[in-house]
Amino acid sequence: MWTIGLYILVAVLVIFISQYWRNNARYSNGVVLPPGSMGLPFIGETLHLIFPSYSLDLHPFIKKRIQRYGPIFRTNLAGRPVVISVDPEFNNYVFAEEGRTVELYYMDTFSNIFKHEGESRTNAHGSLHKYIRGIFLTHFGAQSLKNKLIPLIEQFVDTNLRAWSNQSSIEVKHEASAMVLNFCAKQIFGHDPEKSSEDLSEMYSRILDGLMSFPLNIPGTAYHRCSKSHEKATNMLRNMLKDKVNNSAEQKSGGDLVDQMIRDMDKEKYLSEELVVQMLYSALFATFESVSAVIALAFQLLSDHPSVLQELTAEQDAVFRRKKDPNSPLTWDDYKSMTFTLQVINETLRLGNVAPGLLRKVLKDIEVKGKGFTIPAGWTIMVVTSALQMNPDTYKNPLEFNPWRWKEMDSDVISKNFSPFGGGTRQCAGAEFSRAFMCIFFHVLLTKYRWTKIKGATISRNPILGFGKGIHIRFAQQYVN
Ligand code: HEM
Repeated sequence: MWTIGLYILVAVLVIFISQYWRNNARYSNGVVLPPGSMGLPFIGETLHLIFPSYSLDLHPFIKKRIQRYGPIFRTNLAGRPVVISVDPEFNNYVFAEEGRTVELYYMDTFSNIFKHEGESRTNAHGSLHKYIRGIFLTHFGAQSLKNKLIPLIEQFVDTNLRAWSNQSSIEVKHEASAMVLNFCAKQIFGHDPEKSSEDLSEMYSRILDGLMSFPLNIPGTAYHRCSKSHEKATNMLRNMLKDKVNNSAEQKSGGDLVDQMIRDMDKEKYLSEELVVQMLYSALFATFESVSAVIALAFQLLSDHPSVLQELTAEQDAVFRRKKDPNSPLTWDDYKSMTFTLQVINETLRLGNVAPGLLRKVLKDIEVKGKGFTIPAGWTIMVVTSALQMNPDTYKNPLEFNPWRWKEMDSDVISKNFSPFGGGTRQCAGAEFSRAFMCIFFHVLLTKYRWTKIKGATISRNPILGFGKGIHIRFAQQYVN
């Protein structure tokens, strides 16, 4: 009996090993591949990457492989051949190649949720990308901040902080996500959470949970809930767009981002209603997770570093005292004078590394200069810019939270070694807005409220930054005589 068992075991092993070799041969297609391992059949090395690490450092999956294979290595994630690069020169090359040999891509789980195929694909390069980028910069860029957004952000943050201070404590990451999403949704399509029957923030929260789960679409799974919320959110956006299209005939200028898109639909033929819906859906996602993660991490770091909090508070008090009228709104010049606050934000962005890998799909074989290997068409490249942000040659004691380090740093060194908002033509269109939002948030918080940490978070990376059971903070209004 045991010999039959042994035969079965050997047969399974032979199938397993031959499949493994076939996999690697299939991947290479006659070219020399970057060094690395494709891991196990089907799952590749996925489990190593999503295994949480409890440090702000670069994920051990990437760190170990850099030591073993160098700055560009191959792997298999979720059944897809992937090349991971921490090589700054090659990363810049990849950014510059957008639309030629590579294009924006988010793994299969993401691609099903963010439309990356067909006519309403949102990752297209060329005039559509230019248009989407332009309209975002018009509504969220420096000029818009100067002309109207700064006092609106100040008021919105104050309203949220007042509501938070009416509760015994709040989980800051969750509430900050809703705050930023609701503010941006208001600018994008006039969303009013008080009047809406749908909780946009809850929908995006479920979508995010599902994206980080196994893509098994059966009732009860996180992925199923994510798909349902995706459907709900896109339906809500479709209905909103239909209402606006029906009511916007007489509006010739002004309004929100969607009003402008509706006016542009006549001259920009690629702007179908479905594309606008998919674009809005992805844009809201960009606003949901990013700023809130940095704000949440800042609370954790500030509560552990009282000297930083002290200098930050002093700077915000000085900004407040410089105002001629204490009730006058903040201005662009006030925001630009918050030097130390911006250093705290840079340091939190550096350590938080909230976009740990930017993905591109290879459209044509790429021969990597001076390395003797080729990345075949169809593969995915994961550009990891954050390795530079942990380089001890540039950032002494890189794991230390030290905002003062930015005082002495040369702008040229910063531009080459700090890119939390990505690079090239796809660099974040919300970067200035995000910095301004966070500065204004800390201004309102530190000049009008007090806060106490009730319970800190267990910070993790999988490789996305995680906050375990959250950061629980009690807020209270300051009463000034
Ligand atoms: C701390 C906050 C944020 C971080 C760290 C961040 C990071 C990034 C990164 C790394 C990219 C490039 C993605 C790639 O190359 O694959 C990106 C793109 C983008 N982000 Fe952000 N983002 C933040 C906040 C925001 C906000 C608040 C908005 C909207 C108001 C926004 C809008 C966009 C848009 C529209 C793009 C696409 C740009 C293009 O394709 O030309 N981001 N962001």
